[in-house]
Amino acid sequence: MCKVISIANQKGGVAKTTTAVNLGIGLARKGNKVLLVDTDPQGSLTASLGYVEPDEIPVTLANILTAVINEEEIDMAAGILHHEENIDIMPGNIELSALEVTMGNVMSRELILKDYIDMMRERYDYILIDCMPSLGMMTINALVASDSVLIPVQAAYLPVKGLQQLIKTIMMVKKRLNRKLKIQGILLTMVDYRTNYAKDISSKVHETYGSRIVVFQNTIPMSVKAAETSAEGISIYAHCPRSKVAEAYRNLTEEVLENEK
Ligand SMILES: Nc1ncnc2c1ncn2[C@@H]1O[C@H](COP(=O)(O)OP(=O)(O)OP(=O)(O)O)[C@@H](O)[C@H]1O
Repeated sequence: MCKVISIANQKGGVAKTTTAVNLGIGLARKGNKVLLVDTDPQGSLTASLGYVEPDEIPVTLANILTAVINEEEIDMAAGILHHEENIDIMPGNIELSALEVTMGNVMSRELILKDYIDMMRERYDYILIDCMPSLGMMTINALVASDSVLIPVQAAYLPVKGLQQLIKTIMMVKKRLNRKLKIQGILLTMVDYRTNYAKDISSKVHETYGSRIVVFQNTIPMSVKAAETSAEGISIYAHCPRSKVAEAYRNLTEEVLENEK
């Protein structure tokens, strides 16, 4: 049975895309069929997998969702790109910005992405949705289309504070639009283990949310190697397999698989 996981946080730059790519490829390396969906108009996921000019890709998620809105028939292979590390990508680009405005005016506007994702479930073991840094209509669509949501949080004070708003939104979606939605867990990213500050943040997250929400045991260390991968269009496993950050994403993949059981 396919599992659909949104990677969401309205705060920008917390490693949503880096986590979507490396968890996605991590799951593929474990023998799963994986689709990564880029719902961010910045197209960072698309670009970080080697499609450096997302705005020049002829068919993207914006075209597919427009077809859903217009009730046109959708070819399941349309727009899908195949990456050398054995994952499929539904690319996103700037056209998603205009689409998000259009979405606001159509009937059942929260269910548009779900229509597409539900159709794709039969082809994949995992579909990961990389969300944009906002709690707008596209992120609501991602939450409605998902079975669970993974929340990357940068180990710093402000992003931790922003979590309350995100959790409120997730609970609202769960109550009104998607009763099955679960929080997969909070993932601490870009952790600088040399500082006490990072340790304080980690205990604060456990203290505030740990009784209600899974906080992943594995955390992702701050490392320039993680940042380099997006320029190369490959995962951390291909770029620097022995690095601490590759090990951290491998362990996270195991933890996600374990939690699914
Ligand atoms: N573990 C890490 N250590 C150091 N830098 C990292 C790490 N993970 C990601 N980065 C870098 O931090 C920046 C933000 O990461 P990323 O794009 O994954 O975040 P995001 O939450 O998807 O951003 P946005 O909200 O803009 O979509 C990127 O330049 C990325 O290469």
